[in-house]
Amino acid sequence: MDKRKLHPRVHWLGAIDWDRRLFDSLIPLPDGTSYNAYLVQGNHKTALLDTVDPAMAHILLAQLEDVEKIDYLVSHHAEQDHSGTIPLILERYPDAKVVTTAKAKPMLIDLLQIAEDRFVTVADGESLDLGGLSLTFIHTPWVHWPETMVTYLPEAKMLFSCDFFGSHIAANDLYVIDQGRVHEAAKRYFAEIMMPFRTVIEKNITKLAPLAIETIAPSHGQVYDRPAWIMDAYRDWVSPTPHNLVSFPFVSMHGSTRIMVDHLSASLARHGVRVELFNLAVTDIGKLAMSLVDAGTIVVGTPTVLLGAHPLAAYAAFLANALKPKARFLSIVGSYGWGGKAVEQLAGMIPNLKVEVLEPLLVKGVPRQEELAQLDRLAATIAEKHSHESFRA
Ligand SMILES: Cc1cc2nc3c(=O)[nH]c(=O)nc-3n(C[C@H](O)[C@H](O)[C@H](O)COP(=O)(O)O)c2cc1C
Repeated sequence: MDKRKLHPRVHWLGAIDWDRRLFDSLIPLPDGTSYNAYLVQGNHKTALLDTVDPAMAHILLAQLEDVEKIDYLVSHHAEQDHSGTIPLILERYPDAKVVTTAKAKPMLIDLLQIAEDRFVTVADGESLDLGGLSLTFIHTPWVHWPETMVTYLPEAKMLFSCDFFGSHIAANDLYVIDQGRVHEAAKRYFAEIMMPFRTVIEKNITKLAPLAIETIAPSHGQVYDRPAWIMDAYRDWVSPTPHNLVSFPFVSMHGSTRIMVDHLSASLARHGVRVELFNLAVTDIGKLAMSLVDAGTIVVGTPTVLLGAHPLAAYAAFLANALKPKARFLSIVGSYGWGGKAVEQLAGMIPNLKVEVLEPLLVKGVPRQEELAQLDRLAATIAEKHSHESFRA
């Protein structure tokens, strides 16, 4: 892929990774991803904003073949998918300086062994004059690590947001064409990367509010030339108000827990509560994470296995605890054969969740009529709880 023009003096550079299916050895990428870098050429100085994953360094180096001079290499985020090619760029441009936050500098030294004298650190709000164009650096901690910042180019009303507003999509279209598709990919990205830091991200969104932004150029996925909708989506995702939705991860080995899951979800639907089911034996864990962005209640369905929860249910609980979703209520349902501590074990795994635990229900073997009626009462309780709160529809 060649360089692509975003503005007379700004180009997209980078690599499109159509084949990648897993990120951080954890996150499914159904649509691949891209690593975006940007070249900003002022009258006197040239800046390269971020690099690419080192596996694709050759693509960026080829795109830079006709660029004689880079003065500044702006590093928004020390993670290697953006920073990993910095050493090769510094080698090619021996006078280039790495421009980054004081927090990122030691991280880049640790991760990439860059010499200390190659750095210029920038304070929050500081600007660099490139001649006719200027870069203003805005510190945005925890989007996605503690050292992260974004860059604003006022002359083009352009925000280079790095992971902020990013999405894992491989596409030839430079700009967002299919808003629905990008909404889904950006939500998946938010769920897995940003959700645990949603309160600080809300503050960072507020921090960006005074800027006139006509274009958002992130480091993954497509460029937003009409960015209002993605900023609105982020405001919804970070807001503390959940939706009238139950997120229901479950596992069942022989079908008893599954009967309970189907009965409870049908009952919830009759009460007007939306339910999303995730069979943990086959689900894309990213879909579960996306559901947790909105859910007012989480219900976990698990059989008892070796005296505890099924390992897949334990994994879902561990993940939910790490992602810190905004859900207000939680319950556990499932089947057992003779005894165990599945409920106590799962309940002990979610100290980060600020939830009221609604009466769990474990049944011996296949659920009977009376136990199905108990699930109906649980559905009624959830519906009532959701109607009392200021939940979104
Ligand atoms: C590998 C395995 C381990 C089990 N360990 C326990 C146990 O420790 N305690 C218990 O009460 N039941 C145990 N059971 C029985 C199941 O919990 C029981 O059959 C339950 O009804 C299965 O629910 P399901 O049909 O949703 O898979 C075990 C079953 C299997 C297959």
